[in-house]
Amino acid sequence: MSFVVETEHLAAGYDGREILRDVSLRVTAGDVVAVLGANGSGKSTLIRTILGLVPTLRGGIELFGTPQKRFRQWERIGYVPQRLGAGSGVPASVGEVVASGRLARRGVFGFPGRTDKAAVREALHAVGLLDRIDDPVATLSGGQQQRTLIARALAGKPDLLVLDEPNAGVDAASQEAFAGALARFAGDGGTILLVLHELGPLRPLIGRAVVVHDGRIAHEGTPPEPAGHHAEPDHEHLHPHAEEIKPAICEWAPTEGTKAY
Ligand SMILES: Nc1ncnc2c1ncn2[C@@H]1O[C@H](COP(=O)(O)OP(=O)(O)OP(=O)(O)O)[C@@H](O)[C@H]1O
Repeated sequence: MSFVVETEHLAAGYDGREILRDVSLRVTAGDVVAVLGANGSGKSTLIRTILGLVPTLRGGIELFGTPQKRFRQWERIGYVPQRLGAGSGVPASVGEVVASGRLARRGVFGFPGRTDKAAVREALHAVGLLDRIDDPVATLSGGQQQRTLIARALAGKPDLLVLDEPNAGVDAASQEAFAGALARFAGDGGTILLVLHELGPLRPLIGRAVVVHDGRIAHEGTPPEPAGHHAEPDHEHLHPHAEEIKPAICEWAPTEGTKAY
């Protein structure tokens, strides 16, 4: 069986400084996987290494069953990095930014056709920004700009969406709109790998969470319960055998600094 993403004993870092030490992760088609962990634990490094943006020191990565070094179907992957950088100074309209997500599909020398335009409108509709299609990106709020980037990734009709903290600093309305767009993408069979600080409105969508700690996956399983659940004084009595059954799968106590709650 091939996976959408598979890493085997992956190690990666910057300038000889190892950040990821030993990460083995498998993402199956249709999975929605959240990467959690403390600040600086290496969450972004993990997804950026998977995408070939950070060099691998050891171990292997496969994308859609092909070793990453030989993988060429990048149009199958939509990537939303952590920040647009509102002050980029690029006077592009919302529609233009989203249309740039079609480049890999139509080829750099191809001109946008009806399919491209339809894909752009569909993606903007999905994130609730179709009415802003002609507005300069700079006039949008941070949350709306983030939604524009998500529309850009969706417009490319990817099979896999990779998102780095898409909700960071994003207003509640944008978070809800974004959760709806992701739910539709997942409902259509799309695969999602995303870094999150808080599960928030995305919680019902997340099928599996992996917690990165000290360059390794410390915990993996269904998403942790919302805040308060583990804090209940009689929690141990409610689940007396949870630790013995599957310590790292069903439940875990949050590690210090884990901001999944
Ligand atoms: N381009 C880079 N060059 C050098 N070091 C980097 C680079 N990017 C990240 N690092 C370092 O790698 C470590 C892990 O960073 P990373 O961004 O992967 O963590 P993270 O878990 O995503 O953190 P956060 O939650 O703060 O976004 C940090 O110590 C960071 O300073």
